[in-house]
Parts: sequence; structure tokens; C-alpha cells
Amino acid sequence: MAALVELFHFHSSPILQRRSHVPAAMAGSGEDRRRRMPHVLTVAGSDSGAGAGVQADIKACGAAGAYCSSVVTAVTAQNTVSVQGVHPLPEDSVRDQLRSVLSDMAVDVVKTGMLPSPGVIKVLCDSLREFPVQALVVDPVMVSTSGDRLTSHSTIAGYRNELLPMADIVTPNLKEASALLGGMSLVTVADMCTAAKEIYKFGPRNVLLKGGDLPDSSDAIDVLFDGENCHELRGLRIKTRNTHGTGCTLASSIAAELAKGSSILQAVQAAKSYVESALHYSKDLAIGHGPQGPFDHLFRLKAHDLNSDRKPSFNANDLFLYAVTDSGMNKRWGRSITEAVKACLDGGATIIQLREKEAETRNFVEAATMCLEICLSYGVPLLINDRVDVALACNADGVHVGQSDMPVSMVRKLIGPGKIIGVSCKTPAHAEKAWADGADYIGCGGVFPTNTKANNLTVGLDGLKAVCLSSKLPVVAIGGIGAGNARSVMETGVPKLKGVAVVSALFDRECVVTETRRLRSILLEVAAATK
Ligand SMILES: Nc1ncnc2c1ncn2[C@@H]1O[C@H](COP(=O)(O)OP(=O)(O)O)[C@@H](O)[C@H]1O
Ligand SMILES: Cc1ncc(COP(=O)(O)O)c(N)n1
Ligand SMILES: [Mg+2]
Repeated sequence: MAALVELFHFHSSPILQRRSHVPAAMAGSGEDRRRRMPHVLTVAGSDSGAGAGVQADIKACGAAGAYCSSVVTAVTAQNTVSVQGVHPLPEDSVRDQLRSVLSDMAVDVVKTGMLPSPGVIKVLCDSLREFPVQALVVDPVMVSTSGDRLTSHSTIAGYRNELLPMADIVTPNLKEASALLGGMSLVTVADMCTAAKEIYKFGPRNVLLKGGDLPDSSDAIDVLFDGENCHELRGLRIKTRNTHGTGCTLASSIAAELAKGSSILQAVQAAKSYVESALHYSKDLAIGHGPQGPFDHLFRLKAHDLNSDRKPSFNANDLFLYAVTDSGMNKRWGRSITEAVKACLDGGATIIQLREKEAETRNFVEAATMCLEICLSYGVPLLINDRVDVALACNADGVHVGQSDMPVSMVRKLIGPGKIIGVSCKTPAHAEKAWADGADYIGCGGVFPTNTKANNLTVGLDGLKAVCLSSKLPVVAIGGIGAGNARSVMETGVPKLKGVAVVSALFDRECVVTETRRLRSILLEVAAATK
């Protein structure tokens, strides 16, 4: 067997070199300039419940923006309770389907799922030799999560000797890894690394050992061995029964990312983050009566995509010196809102939020429109506090909402994918929800006591740190911050903390320009010192 592994190892070249890969969007020779799409072919079983198998693969690829063709290897009768029947298709039918697609449709990446017999593995390997593709992703499906067997024992040898040596990445779960290694026990992350290295010896160029079922782990930990390093990939473990199809989905999503031109590590990270988001969105979904429900692969059709290039215009560094206006203070100092905004822009504010709690709508819209024009001339984004209608009316850059304002998912629906949404958060749970709902940044506070907001609970520097450490979104600190304590806030040095938001320290002062400059130079000093 070692010799066979050697042989295949030698013949299969590293990913992206096997077939010259033309990025789909740019492809097109002189005679054919039609637009191409990244194309994944899944070779897998049908799941009548559509949570796993071919159905999951098509949805996962679609969600990633790839086309997905499908060669069906078996038809299963299954639901959220168990697998009630498995009907493998004749090998000839699988061969015909493979030929139909591979000979015509310019497949970039092949992903395999349920392969019910050694014969089907052989047919597939022959087809891949006849029609080489850019990359092969092998999800060695053996047993469904419900515990039902989906392939014969004899296919394990087929995987080891024939398919794995051709694979760019293989994605066993704990049970499958153990089966491939003759029953090795896997209970710790260290065991997972050892097992990944052992499986690597069968010939795949990368091994992703999935730890969805790792006992006693509060995170969802996967391990990627690329022949040199063992990367530990940690994600949030979502508390839900709806995990049917996570393995199929992860592998298909990896295939789609590879077809789009990502490296293996990038593809795995993007896929894992997609599965995590999909589980989070679907955690309360009720489909079926069994213990293992499916999830909603296409949740991004409803909520915006957090990890896409949806909003290249939002730059987290804009949170550096965040000025929040206050109509009461402006009145006290005899300033118009536009004068206040212009002054803090002159002093170097990097983002502005209009927070007008008392203004009449007509006046607010007029003022916001004028402020927007000023902000545009400084190249600084303008956000509106709470009032989605005002933001829409004046075409502001976004909205900032609090925990009791309109929910972020609704705001997103109203203002569209291209606008910025910020949310006030006090706890890691708020921060997680803000991320899942599709916000762009978090305002965390009140860090210190303040008179600007009545009855506002203070979270302190420790509360701020806790939110920043758990947040996937950039954070701006708010509440009682000014020249006297901004340094202590920024010196917490937590990675997600991008700046401070201030109200009174700028606007409850005689000269807004001077105060903004003073604060800015303090922030710049800390930034320079902590670089
Ligand atoms: N409850 C969960 N929360 C977050 N991620 C999960 C959860 N369960 C599984 N995953 C992730 O889903 C992917 C599939 O893993 P796993 O469920 O172990 O595979 P399989 O479905 O093949 O058994 C992995 O990236 C794993 O970390
Ligand atoms: C047809 C088919 N293929 C694969 C799986 C594995 O499901 P999971 O991704 O939950 O391990 C399944 N249950 N059915
Ligand atoms: Mg699973």
C-alpha cells in the first residue's frame, strides 16, 4: 500500500497547479466571453430531509456564490429522527452522471460525500483521472449523525488506498478519523493533531479533523494539518439541536471557496465561520420531531452576510475618534448643529453620529442633510442615532441603535446592505447577538459614569474588556470618556477596541475644535506607544 500511496502522491500535484485555474469572472477566450461561475461538483447521496447530502451541498455552494452540479450516488430515506433506507445507485449510473458533468461543464472542484461502495470510489477515481479538476475535497461520510451507517466497511480501504491519495483536503469527523485509523481513540485536541498527522500519511495534501462531537469542549474546535503545521481552529459552539448536515455543509463550503480561488486555510476558515453563522441563525428553527434538525443554509438571503465584501466602505479605523452630538449642549453653548459638526471635523473627528432626542422630525432631517454635506466634504461618515427614517431620508452612511431601539436585523432590511449599523452593547451576549444580526460595530458602555444619559449602567474598564474580548465586531468605547481618561481606555490594548466615542468632552466645552484636537493627540500618542 505504501508504494501505491507514493505513486499517487507523485502524480497529483498541489492544489491550484493541477489545472490552470482562470478566475471565473475573468475567464473567456477570444471566442467565448460568457461569464463563468466558480463550479463545484458534489458526488454524494440524496437526503430526503434535505439537511445533509446533495441538498445541503447545493445550498452551501449557492450561499457561497458557486454553482453546484450533482452526481447522486445513493438515495436515502431520512428525516430528523434517523435514516430509514439507503438505496445505492448502480455504478454505471454514477459513471454516466460523472461523465455527463465532467466532460461538458468545466468543473473547478469536486467534493465527495456519501460513497456507498468501493466500486463507486473506483468509478470516481477513474473519472477524475480522465477529467482532472483543480481540487478534490473528500468528506469521508461513513455514519450519519443519527448513528446510521451510510457506507460499507469495505469502502474504508477504498478511501485509504484510492481516494485519499488524490485529495487536496479530507474532512473526517472524530468517528470517521478513528475508523480510518483502525479504531484509534480521540478525546483531546492533542489526539486530533496526532490523528490528522496519521491520516496525512495516506496521501491527502491537507487533513481537517472536525471536532463538532469532541466531548466536554465549550468551543467547536477543528484541527487542520497541512503537512507542516497543525492549526487549531476554534469557533463558538452554538447551542442547538439543528446540526444535521454540518459536515456536508462545511466540506461543500470549503469546495466553493477553493473554486473561488482561496487558499486551503482561507477556505477552511471561511467555511467554518459560515457554518457557525448558519447554526446561530437557525438555532431555534423547528423542522421535524427528531433530535437532529436541519439548519437554514440560505439565512443570508434574509440577513446580510457578515463576512462578505458587502461593505468595503466601512473602515473600523473610522471609530478612532467618534463624535456624538447633543442638542441640549449645543443650545447651551449657542451653537447650531452644523457649527458643532464642522468644529469637531476641523479638530479631527473620524466619524460623526447625530443624536437628537428632542428635535422635530422636519428640523432633524434638514440638519442631517446639511451635516451630511459637510461630512462628505471631509470624507467622514455620518450616522444617525436611532432614527432609521431620518437616515433613509437624508441618505446618511448608517444608523446607531440601542438595545431597546429597532432590532438590527430590521434596520438592515430597511437601510440595505451598503450602510453602517452600530449597536450599543453592555455584555458579551449583546455583542454576540449584534454580530449575528449583522451589525458593523459595537458601542460599549457606559465605561465611566456620565450625565449625558440618565440611569445608564456603568460597565467599567473590566466590562469593556470582557465585551471586546468576546466581540467579533470592532468596538468603540463610550460613556464619560474625555481627555482625562481616554488614555486609560485605549491602554487596555484589547484588539477589537478601535477608539472612543465622546459627547460632553467635545460639545460641552467652549471650544470644540480645541477639545477635539486635544483628545486626538492623546489617542495618537497611545496608538504610537502601543504599536
Ligand atoms: N454546535 C456547533 N456549533 C458550532 N460549530 C459546530 C457545531 N457542531 C459542529 N460544528 C462545526 O461544524 C463542522 C462539522 O463538524 P462535525 O459536526 O464534527 O462534522 P460531521 O457533521 O461530519 O459529524 C465543524 O467545523 C464543527 O466545528
Ligand atoms: C445522504 C447523506 N450524506 C451525508 C450525511 C451526513 O450528515 P452530517 O453532515 O450530519 O454528518 C447524511 N446524513 N446523509
Ligand atoms: Mg455533525
